[in-house]
Amino acid sequence: MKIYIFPTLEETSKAAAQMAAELLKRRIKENGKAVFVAATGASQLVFLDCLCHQKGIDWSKTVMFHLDEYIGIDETHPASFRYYLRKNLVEKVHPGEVHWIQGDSINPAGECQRLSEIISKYHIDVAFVGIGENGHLAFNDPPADFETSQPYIVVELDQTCRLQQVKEGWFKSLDDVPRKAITMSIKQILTASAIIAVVPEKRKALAVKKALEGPISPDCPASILRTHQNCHLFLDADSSSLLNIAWLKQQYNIFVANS
Ligand SMILES: N[C@@H]1[C@@H](O)[C@H](O)[C@@H](COP(=O)(O)O)O[C@@H]1O
Repeated sequence: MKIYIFPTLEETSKAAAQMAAELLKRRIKENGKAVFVAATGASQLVFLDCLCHQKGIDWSKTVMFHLDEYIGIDETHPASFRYYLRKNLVEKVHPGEVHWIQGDSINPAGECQRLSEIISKYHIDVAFVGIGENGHLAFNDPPADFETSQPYIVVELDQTCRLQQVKEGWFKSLDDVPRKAITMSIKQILTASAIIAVVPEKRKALAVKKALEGPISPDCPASILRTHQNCHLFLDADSSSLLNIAWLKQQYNIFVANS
């Protein structure tokens, strides 16, 4: 894992977007197309905006998969991840192919099966992910399933995660937040050739510390990123504020930008 620490959310997001653009362009040049996975959440907004402004990406040659989605709300609901990704990415750059998770399908298990069959025909070149305040990766809340080989799975959302969605303003009350979701599984995320994790903001500091300094465990799902050979974690001063940098420098390749 490589860790990059920039002073601000904007600088962190811009650096991550530049790396993302280079990866996509290189893959399109080598292979004629690039397959990527897109994440959502408040923490991804500036990154996605920077990504949309990167020059020279032939988006028509990209294939997008969707990381996670609530079960039971339709794509016009403002908290739906399809709504978010349409507004913040797809309507701006128009990827050549988009494979949405239909979270309002009447048969969520069947929807997982449908998507799992599609994604098994592709190799993910790069996955863009965030980390939740509870340490989740996509909607794999703790304790996450590190073992399943099914690419998309149905999961129960934990109370911390659901409360977080209310705090961020996506839903009015806890009762409005769905209890289940469809998520890309941990193993499937780890099949990506590269992972770019964008994790800015003070509210993520504890999850980041646990993910990097604690044990690799389903109790902190994002800790699994440390096992990936080509994972790039982008932090800002706030999200890295609790880290023991001197100790981490002995374990990882860390780049700290000057303010
Ligand atoms: N399930 C989504 C993830 O796909 C996202 O990467 C993460 C960070 O989101 P946020 O920035 O809103 O904390 O949690 C969200 O709830």
